[in-house]
Amino acid sequence: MTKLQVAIDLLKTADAIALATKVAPYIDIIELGTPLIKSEGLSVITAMKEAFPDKKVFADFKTADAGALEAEMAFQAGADYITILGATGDATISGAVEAAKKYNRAVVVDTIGVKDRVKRAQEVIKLGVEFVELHAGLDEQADPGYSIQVLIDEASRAGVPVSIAGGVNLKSIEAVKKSGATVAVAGAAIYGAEDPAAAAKALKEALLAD
Ligand SMILES: O=C(CO)[C@H](O)[C@H](O)COP(=O)(O)O
Repeated sequence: MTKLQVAIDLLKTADAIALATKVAPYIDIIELGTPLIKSEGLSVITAMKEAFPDKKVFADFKTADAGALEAEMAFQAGADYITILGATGDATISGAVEAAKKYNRAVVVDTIGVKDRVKRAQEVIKLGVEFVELHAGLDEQADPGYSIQVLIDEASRAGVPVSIAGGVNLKSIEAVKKSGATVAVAGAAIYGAEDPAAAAKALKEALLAD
């Protein structure tokens, strides 16, 4: 079953926890967005894990160097997952994977900015990462003509565990599920909704439907 991950691209810990409180019943993974971590520091990770010990907390570091060190920082703060950029070298990813083994946590590779996302996903999965995020970031999504269908097609042919991030919403969730993605990541479709709990519930129900 495809899991649901909420990407919290807010800037304050209190706002992030308030949102997570509303949507937690429908969510498997709580992602702390890169701007949130830059704004609040590692303390937001600790606060979220303490508030939701039964949820997986995903620290979207988008690390480009010093993978082992940054992974240790994230895991010590309470993160279950850290993202490392797929565009970086294998040594950075492997360093983070070694740290993940030590803490019994996991590494996700984010393919933002990678030209051939499927090829890189197939390469980095061999390094021991848990899954690979097929990701069109907020700037790429703003390009005229952007369609999440590109990511959905890539997920269908990747042959390795992937998540899809970049415009997941109620319109696309069915196709995301059918692509075989391990995780569907929804940010604006939840935190930007008038009723985030209803939005998360609808996405979860779509993933659970036959
Ligand atoms: O990591 C991110 C940006 O770098 C976003 O959280 C991710 O792209 C989800 O975005 P959306 O709001 O389109 O669901």
